[in-house]
Amino acid sequence: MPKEESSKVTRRSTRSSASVTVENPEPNVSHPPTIDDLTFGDESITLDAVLSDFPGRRSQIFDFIRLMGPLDCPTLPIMIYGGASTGKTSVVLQVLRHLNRPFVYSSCRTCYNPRILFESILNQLLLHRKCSSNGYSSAKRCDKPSDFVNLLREALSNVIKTLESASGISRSDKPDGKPMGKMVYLILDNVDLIRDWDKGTMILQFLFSLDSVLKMPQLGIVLISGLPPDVYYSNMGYTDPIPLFFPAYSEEDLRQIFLRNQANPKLYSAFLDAVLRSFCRVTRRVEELSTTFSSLFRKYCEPLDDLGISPNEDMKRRLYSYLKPFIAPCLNDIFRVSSHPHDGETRGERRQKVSYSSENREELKILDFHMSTSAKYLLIAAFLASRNPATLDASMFDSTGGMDNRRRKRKASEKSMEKKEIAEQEAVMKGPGSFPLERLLAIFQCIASVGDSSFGEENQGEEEEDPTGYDRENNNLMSDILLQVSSLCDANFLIKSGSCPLEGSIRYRSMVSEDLALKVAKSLSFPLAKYLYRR
Ligand SMILES: Nc1ncnc2c1ncn2[C@@H]1O[C@H](COP(=O)(O)OP(=O)(O)OP(=O)(O)O)[C@@H](O)[C@H]1O
Repeated sequence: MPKEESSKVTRRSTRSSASVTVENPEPNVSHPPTIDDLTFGDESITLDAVLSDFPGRRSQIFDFIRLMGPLDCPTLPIMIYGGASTGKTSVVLQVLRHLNRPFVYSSCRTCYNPRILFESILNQLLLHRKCSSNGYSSAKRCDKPSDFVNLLREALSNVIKTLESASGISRSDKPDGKPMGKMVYLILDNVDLIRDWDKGTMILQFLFSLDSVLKMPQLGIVLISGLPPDVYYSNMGYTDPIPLFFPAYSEEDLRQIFLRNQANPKLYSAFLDAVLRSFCRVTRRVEELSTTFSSLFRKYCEPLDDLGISPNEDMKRRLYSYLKPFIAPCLNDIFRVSSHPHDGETRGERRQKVSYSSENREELKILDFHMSTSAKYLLIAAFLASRNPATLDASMFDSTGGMDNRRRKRKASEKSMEKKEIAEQEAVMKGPGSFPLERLLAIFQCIASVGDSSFGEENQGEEEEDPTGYDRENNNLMSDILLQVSSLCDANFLIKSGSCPLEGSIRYRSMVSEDLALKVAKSLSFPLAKYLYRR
């Protein structure tokens, strides 16, 4: 492989290398970077390859390609969001590689203050690499947003000019290469971490308004976030980015992810049968599982002479008995890693982890030991408010708090298939919805009134005439309900989603998974599944 190509591979093949492109310690001075270095160059990848590289991300890949639009088509800013290790970064980079679009990538994890972030973006656009000959300095010194806007505009204009002149020339060295187009994309990863920076709110507002401030349609902006878009919602008059949600993987998705590229899929599948379910209960983060599974799989194979075998049932049992003693310690390790933040992590990362690793035992432990019955109902009410369309509340809950199944069914059957598909797509793009406090309270009152005797359990035996204890507790509940809501926010089961410009009131969003909500409902003997609107 020629030197220039090999430097491109290191440069673009991983997120971290992409983020430190220009920080490469000793770049090859005889091959100064060119405009081609803003793409993956010749390492194009087909759509089929992207799809098969990322099981469980088919619809997100198609949605992202659609949002990026055809070559040279201006796009509104996009926000990709979802929990840790849901493939946000990898999918974005691989789609850009597939489309052969020029981009600069900076992560707010490695670029941990405004100056480093601004300079990293500018260095990439100015095709500048830090090295010993330039004293490892950046192309421009810049820590103020106002300076950044000016420098960015200038750097972008030059890149775009070069792209425009390059697009007219048919380059004989790349007969089959896809055209790069005349646009450049700015990918900002881990933007949620900016919330913890000094003056973070101001920097976030600045970045969110960058598109409207610059007014350069040749720049596409993609923000990647571990938190949903409306936690940033600030009512400042800029256009909100188009959200694209990356949900947590299901067990089946994880099976497909880990089965990829296995030399002996039958053997590995037997291994996954033995471990996947237990580990999924602790974490669904691909990175964590991948490290543990590779060491466990080595153990699993130890008794085998031939790694090419298709194990029969008897062999599977024997391999499982051999592996069994190693599973529990690994589960404990992964549980410890999942529930305790790593050293040096910022508050933002911890918050994200608590919010999303909802299968995590720590969270269940908190629930089991510290959650009052009323808080559990509130958690379920929030979950329903985030998952069900508000327009269906009236048909979901009748005047006694119950649900009229017939009415719901008829409504669903009246919908045209097309409308249903659009609604489904929208729901996937948006992820859990946000809701005002009033709606949360209304649902809470309805479901609490149909719950079984669980409300009585906190004051058992005090007033015998009311078997459910609901009426008695209702007044107390309502009086401290705001306190409960704020406790759920502190525990990150609920997230404040900023205020709605029309209503002016704060909105909330439930961050618990369906599995967790079902477990909480089960502990109250509350029939949650009956209240969930299924599209
Ligand atoms: N669907 C998938 N198929 C194969 N590998 C995946 C998939 N999803 C994630 N991974 C792998 O998991 C790792 C983490 O993915 P990635 O960094 O893209 O996630 P992320 O959502 O950006 O995480 P974070 O929010 O922590 O930055 C990568 O090695 C990636 O290749």
